[in-house]
Amino acid sequence: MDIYLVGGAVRDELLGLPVKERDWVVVGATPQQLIDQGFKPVGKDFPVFLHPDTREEYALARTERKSGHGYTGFVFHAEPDVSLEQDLIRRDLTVNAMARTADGEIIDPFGGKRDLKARLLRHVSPAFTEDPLRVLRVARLAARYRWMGFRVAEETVELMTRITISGELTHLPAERVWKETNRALMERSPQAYFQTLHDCGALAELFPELAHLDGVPQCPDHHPTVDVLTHQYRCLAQAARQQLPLTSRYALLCHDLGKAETPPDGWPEHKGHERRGEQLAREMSQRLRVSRELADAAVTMTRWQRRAQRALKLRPADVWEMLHSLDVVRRPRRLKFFLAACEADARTCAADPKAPFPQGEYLAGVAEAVRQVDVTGLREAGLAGQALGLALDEKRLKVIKEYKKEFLERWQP
Ligand SMILES: Nc1ccn([C@@H]2O[C@H](COP(=O)(O)OP(=O)(O)OP(=O)(O)O)[C@@H](O)[C@H]2O)c(=O)n1
Repeated sequence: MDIYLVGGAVRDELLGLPVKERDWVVVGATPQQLIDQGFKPVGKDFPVFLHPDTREEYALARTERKSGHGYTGFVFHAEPDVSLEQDLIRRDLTVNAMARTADGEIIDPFGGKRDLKARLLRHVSPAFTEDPLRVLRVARLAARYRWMGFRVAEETVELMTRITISGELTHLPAERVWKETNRALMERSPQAYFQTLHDCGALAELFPELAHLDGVPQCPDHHPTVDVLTHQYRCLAQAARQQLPLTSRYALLCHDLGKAETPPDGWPEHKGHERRGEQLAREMSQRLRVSRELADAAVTMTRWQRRAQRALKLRPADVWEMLHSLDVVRRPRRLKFFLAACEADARTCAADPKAPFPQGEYLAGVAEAVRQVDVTGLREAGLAGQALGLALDEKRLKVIKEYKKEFLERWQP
């Protein structure tokens, strides 16, 4: 039997990038031979085995053909007579269809090295269409490698468009869509994922809420990018520059969805888009089956973003209404992720993306001050229930007022 390193590990080695995961392909072996050598079979659907020591994945060389809709509709042929080339030709991209022998020889039958040099993500063969998830994979890789100058080859965009038109994307299970999207959001250029999907029409299939933002104008005073979808892309790019966590990036992805439903006579102000957006954010989160934390962050961001941006001009009662709704006394993390997303949004709109964002420091400071308000004294004074709640709120408002005064004195624009 012959064993080769394949896929992303070869690609990243050749790009001089760190390799996180190694996949191997085994040619000329039967499953029993691998089991006899101590390999552990994993998964029902794929002829894949785990190495007894390294736990890395070893797959028998295979050909596959489609037998139904979506990701699970495959039939495999993984006999010892399947050659390395037959295995490589059914892979997604030329840059992923190279193999390396133990002594370092690169086997590259489909021009992977040439495409790495040309910075092109290009499909290997028409077999690309066998797995519609590849549309999302290509978009995710575009998000990962955009900074190096990679783009999707025109003929691959055409093929991805055909897959989209065929309706195959609608059969992808939500978990698969979210897994790719989750990873893409954490890449260096998350916006490139959505742009690539948009280029082949897949954005409208998978994320109609976002696609509907295309061409929707917004206030040029606050948004140098007048179109909401472009603003969306820039927010994601800014979130990546600030290395924000997934929760903040997802919140940003959803924060302006309501603007798609503004009737044209309400352009470009989009009054009340927050309310309309909450429902859309909820629907999108439900469809993608994201975690509760993410779904909650999306709604929070949609509802309170505008108020947070105006934080320094707000009355203490309005600040407290927002912070109370965010449950800041018990959930400091939630506020942190929310403020990080608000900061990225503000920087995206600002003429100077490095301009300070005092609203964030102010709201975080208010939350901390409010957390310090002591409830024991009030309890000892015999207060309970609603009366205790009212007295606490009164104390908190006083603390916010004092904090605001002190903050404004300290903060010099
Ligand atoms: N739908 C898929 C999934 C995977 N592959 C092939 O299997 C390899 C390994 O897949 P995976 O580990 O999922 O991705 P990587 O390319 O290694 O990328 P990443 O660094 O994101 O893991 C890919 O390089 C590609 O050759 C494919 O052709 N089609």
